[in-house]
Amino acid sequence: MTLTARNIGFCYGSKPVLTDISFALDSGCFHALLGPNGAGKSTLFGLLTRLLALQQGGILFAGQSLKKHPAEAMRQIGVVFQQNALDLDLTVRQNLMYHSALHGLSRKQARLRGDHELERFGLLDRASDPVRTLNGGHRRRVEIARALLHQPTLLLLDEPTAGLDIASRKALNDHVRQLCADDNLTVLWATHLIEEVAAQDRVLILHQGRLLADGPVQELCSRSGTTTLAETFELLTGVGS
Ligand SMILES: Nc1ncnc2c1ncn2[C@@H]1O[C@H](COP(=O)(O)OP(=O)(O)OP(=O)(O)O)[C@@H](O)[C@H]1O
Repeated sequence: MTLTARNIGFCYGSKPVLTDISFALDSGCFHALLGPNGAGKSTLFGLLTRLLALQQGGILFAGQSLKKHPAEAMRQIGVVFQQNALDLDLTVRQNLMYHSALHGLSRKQARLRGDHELERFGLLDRASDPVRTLNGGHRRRVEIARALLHQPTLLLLDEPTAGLDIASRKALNDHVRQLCADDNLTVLWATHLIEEVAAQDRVLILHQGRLLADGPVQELCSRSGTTTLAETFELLTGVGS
């Protein structure tokens, strides 16, 4: 087990946005956090990454409180936020080198780690190109490569396919699944798109700040007497997929 959330609650001012959220991620598994716009996915990511201060409940990483041991936990976590956060005027490699430096890697290590990740993403030949010249799908790949430089065991991705076309969305989703399998990486992938969830995934359904279901796709379908995740989702949330 890697990350455990216990009874998380969060309000913006007086507006409750997350209520009593509890779940545990399984090591080496791909988890889809599925919820419509405004469900609270980004807020939950903000809490898991300590961008937002926890108001209620607790978050444990490898059994230790994220609040009490933030540095140890953050060393194990890689994050890809919803908004693109690369410097468009720097080259792909410069972006990676800068991020590696923030993690305390030497220049040599940074170059090796960066090139290794770029190779896995099929982007080594673009290393010297400014990020601005890359298409949206390739920019997202660079962001994921960057999130993996310090070799985290948990990768959090907040709607990483936002703004991409269907083919690029599928390629990115397939790629992260491959990483998950190759590196025994634990993945939490937030999305509002049911087609990004695969039959073998564990899915957490978030709606209006509440976790309505959590489990393997098959299990959720049989629990709700449906045959597809889309039907289960609609039944639970009242929102058509
Ligand atoms: N800084 C903020 N101040 C006040 N309300 C906010 C703030 N950020 C988000 N909200 C509200 O909190 C709720 C949850 O938003 P959040 O962005 O976490 O959801 P989401 O599932 O990530 O949605 P999306 O897919 O649209 O990003 C929404 O009603 C949103 O309007």
